[in-house]
Amino acid sequence: MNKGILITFEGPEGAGKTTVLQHVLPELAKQDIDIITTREPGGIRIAESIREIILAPENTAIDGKTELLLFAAARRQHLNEKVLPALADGKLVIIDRFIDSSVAYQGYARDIPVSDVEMINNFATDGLLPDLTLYFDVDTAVGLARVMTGDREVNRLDLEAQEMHEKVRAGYQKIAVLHPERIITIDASQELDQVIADTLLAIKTKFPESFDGN
Ligand SMILES: Nc1ncnc2c1ncn2[C@@H]1O[C@H](COP(=O)(O)OP(=O)(O)OP(=O)(O)O)[C@@H](O)[C@H]1O
Ligand SMILES: Cc1cn([C@H]2C[C@H](O)[C@@H](COP(=O)(O)O)O2)c(=O)[nH]c1=O
Repeated sequence: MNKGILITFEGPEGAGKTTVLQHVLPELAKQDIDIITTREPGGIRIAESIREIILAPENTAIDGKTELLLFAAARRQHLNEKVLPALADGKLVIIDRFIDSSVAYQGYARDIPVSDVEMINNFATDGLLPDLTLYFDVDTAVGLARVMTGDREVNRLDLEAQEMHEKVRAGYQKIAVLHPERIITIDASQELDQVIADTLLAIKTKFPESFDGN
């Protein structure tokens, strides 16, 4: 039985998820609540190893279904080893990417039927859904330009055609419309300070009992 809170950050390449997460963390930590942050694929040794295989630029032979299964395998192990124990301890867990990444990238962008992506993920997660998902929406050209000029390594998926990135964004926008009870869209094209402020407001508004408005 989960007592904690699960929040996921989602969005196309360069939307600012990782940067915003680093900035909101100290603010959230001012409250009397234990927080852990983690990422997918990765977050634990085994899943980080799977990440290396999936994202290595030379691994162009990986097909869409293999990619889907590798992300799902990393997800299950990460949940079992890290996320579920933290939730059981009553912690707030924030994951940089989760199931909606698979639906947007492997489903809408790679053209694997979304129902298949959902079925594989349901199997991998035993149906676990986030309490809140923040979708960071940004024009794909803006996001990719940020990635290319930033200091993080460029991976195999960054190098996909612009058309695929457009499908990813359109996919996320559909997912957000389909799940308004869970997903809040943040305009990630704004100045970073405004994106951070919107993110904090969304979290504090959704969980007023955990954040007393400070
Ligand atoms: N609102 C913003 N305005 C301008 N630059 C930004 C903004 N948000 C993030 N950046 C910059 O964009 C780059 C990419 O940000 P970040 O790595 O946080 O994105 P991301 O969503 O985690 O990307 P990915 O999922 O592709 O790894 C970084 O150099 C970061 O400083
Ligand atoms: C979880 C997950 C991720 N992806 C993609 C999205 C990105 O291109 C990379 C992860 O890189 P990041 O710098 O950590 O954002 O993997 C995916 O296609 N499907 C997934 O389920």
